[in-house]
Amino acid sequence: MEQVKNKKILDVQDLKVYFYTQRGVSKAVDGNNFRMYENETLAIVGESGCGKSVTAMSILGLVDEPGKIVEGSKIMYGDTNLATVSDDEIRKIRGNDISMIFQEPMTSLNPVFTVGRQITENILLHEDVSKEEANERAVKLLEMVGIARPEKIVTNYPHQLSGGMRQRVMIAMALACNPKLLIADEPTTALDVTIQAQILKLMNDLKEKTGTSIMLITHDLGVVAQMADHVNVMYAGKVVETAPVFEIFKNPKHPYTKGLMASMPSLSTGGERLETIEGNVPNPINLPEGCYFADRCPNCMEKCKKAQPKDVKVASRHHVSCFLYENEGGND
Ligand SMILES: Nc1ncnc2c1ncn2[C@@H]1O[C@H](COP(=O)(O)OP(=O)(O)OP(=O)(O)O)[C@@H](O)[C@H]1O
Repeated sequence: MEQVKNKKILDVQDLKVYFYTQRGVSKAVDGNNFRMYENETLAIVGESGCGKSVTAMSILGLVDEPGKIVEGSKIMYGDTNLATVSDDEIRKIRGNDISMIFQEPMTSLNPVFTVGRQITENILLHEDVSKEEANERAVKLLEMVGIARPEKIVTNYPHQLSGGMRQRVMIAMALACNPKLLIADEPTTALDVTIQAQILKLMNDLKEKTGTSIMLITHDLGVVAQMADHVNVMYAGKVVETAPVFEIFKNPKHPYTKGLMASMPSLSTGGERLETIEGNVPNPINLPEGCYFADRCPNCMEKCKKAQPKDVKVASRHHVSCFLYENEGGND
């Protein structure tokens, strides 16, 4: 089935983010390529330490010392390369065009200001509207994210709210300026299952209503199945497979993707023993010469240990970097 393409909103080309540590150069993200489209949710999956969060932080201009976006990296948002814009410019884009929700709401909520003040300040920072109008918008936003008695809640401080309410407030804040792109890094991991379902539904509804693109970073393939249109599988700083969500589940290609599928608890049926991928993600300071997955791969061949596989197109919008497929498809 051919997916209808929406308008492209982000085009990431050869993104490299390195951390220059005392122990050496840690290649946290090392040559990422992907695109995002309007009204689509892109899930980024992969084991811990594969560079998912660093990818997100680089889009928001939040990579701090000793980290650096390496020269030549492109994060094209329209005609703007977010990898090279000034701090002033990225500040205008962040919270306005592109905003982020984190796993832990207290990372982005300020404990000493009321919820209302935090939302209105974000609006006033980016838009030329009166305080009254910003206040009205704050109440409406809280209502939109499913908070009852929003007029009361705007006067509350974050600590007076439950975890689920704080998460909703953070989403309201992130949506205050109608972002074109919402980045959600494990947004529901810390919440109980019922609240998690509500928050995910909320994000889905908002995408349908406003056309916002969502980048969803998650460990949970159940969440991926429910939310994503497209999936990037990351391994050791690279996207090793990218495909529409139904392709990833029905027709995974990369041995790593297959391994993830077999090891994710949310896909298992009660009590069955899960397979795990033996071994560990390689140290990003000391990456091997060949395919980074070679020493854990059940299909490893001689050449996998000597060279890096190239990206191969195996179907529409389905690409994989693995020597098993080097004679298939094209590489556009
Ligand atoms: N400040 C830092 N200094 C040095 N290395 C860092 C720093 N921040 C991240 N890294 C390294 O970058 C790599 C990628 O980390 P990242 O947080 O993006 O992984 P992740 O896939 O999001 O993992 P998780 O699922 O656990 O959040 C890791 O090897 C990590 O050690």
